[in-house]
Amino acid sequence: MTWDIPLAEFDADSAVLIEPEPGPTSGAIPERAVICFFRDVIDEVCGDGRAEVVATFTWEHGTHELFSLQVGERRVAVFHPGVGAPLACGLFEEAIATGCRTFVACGGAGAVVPGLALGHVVVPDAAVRDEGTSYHYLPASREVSADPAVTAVLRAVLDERAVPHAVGTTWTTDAPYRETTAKIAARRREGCITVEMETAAFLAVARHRGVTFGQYLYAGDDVSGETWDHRHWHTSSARRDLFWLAVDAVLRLP
Ligand SMILES: O=P(O)(O)O[C@H]1O[C@H](CO)[C@@H](O)[C@H]1O
Ligand SMILES: O=c1cc[nH]c(=O)[nH]1
Repeated sequence: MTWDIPLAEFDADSAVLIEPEPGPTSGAIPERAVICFFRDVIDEVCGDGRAEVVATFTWEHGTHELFSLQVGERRVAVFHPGVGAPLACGLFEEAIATGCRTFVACGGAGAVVPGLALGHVVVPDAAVRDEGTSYHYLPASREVSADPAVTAVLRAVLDERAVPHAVGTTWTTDAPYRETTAKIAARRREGCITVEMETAAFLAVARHRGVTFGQYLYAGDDVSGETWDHRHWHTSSARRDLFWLAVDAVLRLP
């Protein structure tokens, strides 16, 4: 079956009118960046002058600071990508335009399979493209895969610290309030272990721009059962741990 839908009209050839521009900068831009979905962790680690603001990205809802965080002898950029693939990728594009080249994202996800305890770490090695943004960066396909070399580094960081983790496909959706029981079951059958809203699009942008990208997720809420189990996932201490794992990994990537 072929559907005549606009998202299938990938255009690799003609020019774009709007190129992402660097945000106004006020210091050296670290080449390595952590994209952190946890505002509470960013505030704790970078807030009140604990990290330098070196660029600012402005969208209609407000600003996103690009922090430069001192980690030992090195510096890592940190920014919050908002929520949802369009905004997250708009900010990803601007961070690339500003000078960052190597990225590790850390975020939460719903557990699609039973047995993923709250806080369990997941390394997505592929994502089902059930969102729209990735179709503007790569020709239509069902999945996009992560770079295996990047996934290997992310796993090595976890292995060295004896952090139990799962590796697998994540389902990237645009519509968390349309995760129906039938769709959840179908995605589980096709191999998805988590659901979130940005990974497929991040992978597509990274491939299009030729930058290095990997992601850590933690199992948050549980959508594997008959009813939704919230599990108070936004308060999990896994978030802070995941951030520091992402810092470690981004500094390890070649
Ligand atoms: O906890 P984060 O990483 O924001 O992840 C998930 O939660 C948000 C939706 O509630 C989306 O961003 C989705 O990817
Ligand atoms: O997109 C998301 C994120 C977390 N949990 C879900 O069920 N969906």
